[in-house]
Amino acid sequence: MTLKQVVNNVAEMPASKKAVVDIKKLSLTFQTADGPVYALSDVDLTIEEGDFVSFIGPSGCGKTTLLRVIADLEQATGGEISINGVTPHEAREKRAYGYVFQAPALLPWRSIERNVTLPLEIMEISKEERVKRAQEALKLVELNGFEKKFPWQLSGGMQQRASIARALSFDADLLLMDEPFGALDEIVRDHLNEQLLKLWARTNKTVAFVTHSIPEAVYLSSKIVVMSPRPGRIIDVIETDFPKDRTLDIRETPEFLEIAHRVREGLRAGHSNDE
Ligand SMILES: Nc1ncnc2c1ncn2[C@@H]1O[C@H](COP(=O)(O)OP(=O)(O)OP(=O)(O)O)[C@@H](O)[C@H]1O
Repeated sequence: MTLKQVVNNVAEMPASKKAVVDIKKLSLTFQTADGPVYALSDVDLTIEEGDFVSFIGPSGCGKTTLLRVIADLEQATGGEISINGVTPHEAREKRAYGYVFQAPALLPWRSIERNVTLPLEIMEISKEERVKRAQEALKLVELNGFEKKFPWQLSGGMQQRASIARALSFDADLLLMDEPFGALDEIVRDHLNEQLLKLWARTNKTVAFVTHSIPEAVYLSSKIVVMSPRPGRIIDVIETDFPKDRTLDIRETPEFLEIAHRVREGLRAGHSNDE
């Protein structure tokens, strides 16, 4: 091969993206009074900068546990994990991620704005800066104008958007979302999925997202991680190629249906391994 060919080949190679989450041979066993619970086993995964990664698998397979390990809320019992090249603990101290829980978990006695600014207060950020950041985060989830309302004055979908704004308020590049739309009806969920995609396209954040819904996983993700029943193992990683500004219509395309089929087959195969 000539030097020119080598140079051309290198030029055609996609620029390698930064690994935000790097997991090698990770396992986690909970010790309980009833004996060990093997929650995760032999998990290998890289989440790259700008990825939208969904985790899908049967109930109890360890999706939340994996997200909590990334967030330093649980400790792995085996293997390695790094977040932006440092330990989850160091990443947590650097506030490298925002975390959105299954339920909005807003404090009922605080206004929406003051719920969003809560982590910033804990970080001892000035009031002026807190309000500015809350405004920006609420705008990103299209809740500007609702700053002075209280959680009970908002619908379930709006409350969940407020909790996303709270996770966005300290502008971490990594967003960890644990089934944030699971409790919402399908129409609201579709709408929030569209908004979340827009937000992802606009901010280029890296997202790790837990879901039970195959269409939600396929619609949102650049990478779908299919997990087996407990102990959670990765049985398939599917990369999708949809543009970032995709609309809900893509759910009717053959490509979408093919990926959804592959996810379903993976979930089925995982179940039969367990029998
Ligand atoms: N602190 C804990 N102590 C003991 N067992 C635990 C603990 N946390 C989770 N588990 C167990 O670990 C397994 C994985 O739980 P996890 O919540 O991660 O699953 P999941 O895939 O997120 O489930 P779901 O889809 O129902 O939310 C479950 O069997 C759960 O009961």
